[in-house]
Amino acid sequence: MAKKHLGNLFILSAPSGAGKSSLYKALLAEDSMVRISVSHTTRAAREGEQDGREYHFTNIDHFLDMIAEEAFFEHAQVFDNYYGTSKQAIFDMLEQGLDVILEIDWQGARQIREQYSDAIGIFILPPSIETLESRLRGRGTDSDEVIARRMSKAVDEISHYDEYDFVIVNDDFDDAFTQLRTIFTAMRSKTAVMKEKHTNLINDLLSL
Ligand SMILES: Nc1nc2c(ncn2[C@@H]2O[C@H](COP(=O)(O)OP(=O)(O)O)[C@@H](O)[C@H]2O)c(=O)[nH]1
Ligand SMILES: Nc1ncnc2c1ncn2[C@@H]1O[C@H](COP(=O)(O)OP(=O)(O)O)[C@@H](O)[C@H]1O
Repeated sequence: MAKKHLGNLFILSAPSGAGKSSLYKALLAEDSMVRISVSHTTRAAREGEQDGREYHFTNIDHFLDMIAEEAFFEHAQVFDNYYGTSKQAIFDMLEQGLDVILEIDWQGARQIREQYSDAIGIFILPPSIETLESRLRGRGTDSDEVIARRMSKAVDEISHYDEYDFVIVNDDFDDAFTQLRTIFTAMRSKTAVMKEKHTNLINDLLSL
């Protein structure tokens, strides 16, 4: 990569219903230095979702064209749909010093780590399987059949938790959010990041 990336790249994964969207939305609302990467997906929009906000909703032919053009940083099939992260927008934001969150599954997380070893992985766990199911039902967006499939996929997703740098149990929302915010704050003080951000200060101090 030619340019230096001042922002951090975060990967946020969790089984559906664990609360990752609620957590990252709370962070975006209070931290102007954080952005979410908007993925492409072939799944249908849910009520209340807007094209370009939650996802770029697209059809399978266009998605396959984007794969062929190597437009994706990573892509994966989750349930019966394709999901992918396009490259350019992310690198532009990192170069501007913004922290970028990728809300992707474990398959995508592996592809990102292979290409970008500085990516910081955070896995959100539900406090129990029963709570996970009741949160999915409470969200009211999925049929019984879809919920049953999400629950069977949940165990598969959770089995990859130890491939991540941090794990947060989302039981009490405020506690989980505090942990998430603390990780973001701490990562901004990494020596490599500070070295780039405060080059002039460090040069001044060393020239005494
Ligand atoms: N690999 C990959 N996974 C994604 C991407 N976008 C979303 N996902 C994952 O796809 C799964 C289903 O997402 P979605 O249909 O929005 O349902 P949700 O988990 O209930 O929000 C989740 O595990 C997401 O993390 C992406 O760009 N790449
Ligand atoms: N700590 C929590 N306590 C209670 N309900 C929660 C908590 N975190 C999230 N929820 C609720 O659970 C449901 C699923 O959360 P959501 O953020 O959509 O999960 P995900 O993005 O991981 O699929 C939503 O209705 C959300 O309001």
